[in-house]
Amino acid sequence: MSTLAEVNNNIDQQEQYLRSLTKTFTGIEKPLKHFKPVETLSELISELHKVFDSDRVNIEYVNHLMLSYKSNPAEWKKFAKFDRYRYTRNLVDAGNGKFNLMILCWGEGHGSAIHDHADSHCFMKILRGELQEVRYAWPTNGATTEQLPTGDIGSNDEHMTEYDGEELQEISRSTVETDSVCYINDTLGLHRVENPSHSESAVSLHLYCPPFNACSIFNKKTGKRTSCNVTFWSKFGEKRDKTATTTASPEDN
Ligand SMILES: N[C@@H](CS(=O)O)C(=O)O
Ligand SMILES: [Fe+2]
Repeated sequence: MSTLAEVNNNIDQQEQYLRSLTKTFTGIEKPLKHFKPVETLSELISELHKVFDSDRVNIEYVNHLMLSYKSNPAEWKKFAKFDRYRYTRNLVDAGNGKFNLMILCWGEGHGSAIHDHADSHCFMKILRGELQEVRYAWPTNGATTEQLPTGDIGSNDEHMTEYDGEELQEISRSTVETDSVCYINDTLGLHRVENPSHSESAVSLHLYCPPFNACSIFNKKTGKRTSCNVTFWSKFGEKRDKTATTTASPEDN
């Protein structure tokens, strides 16, 4: 049996190692040939748990696992809960505190604000439909940070006061199709994601490691940075109990 101090020390070591990998890892495009593909969502989850049991996580293998899973709606539909107004974040697995696996549901035209990923790895796999990802370079000037009154990554327009900075530079724009995986971390830039369709919804599976519950959003015109909490619309297939929370979030509006 490990002591609590040993467990915490292991988490710290893994976290440090994972964060160091965000400086160099850029993602892989295809599953790795010498590794088995995963057949089901449960297999993906149990394989992820095995990988994250080690201090030295093989991040390429994590990418392989996300790529090799073939979307099967019967396996994920219980987590896919939509809201009329904004995209939702639905927790699938909390990864023993080492990663978060979640399903995001995007109604027609729903999108995120321009944001970073809190020094974590972000893998986004499309399970249904397609999403557009627009990437931006970090603002060149030191932007100020303030806490948003409501935790909300869905939109930032109403919170922006005057700020004298430069417009964010777009560095790429791509459409991510069903079963493809898009990878980003803070070294690679900022992004915003949108379901461009006016008739179809979209669903994506996101893996974040280490997990985070706050990130920053950025104003496109000025580069102004604002910190923002991120919350879950549902956890483990159950809609969050609204009476049990005091934190404001996208769905409260
Ligand atoms: N990173 C965003 C989703 S996306 O727009 O990449 C989130 O976790 O809510
Ligand atoms: Fe993102």
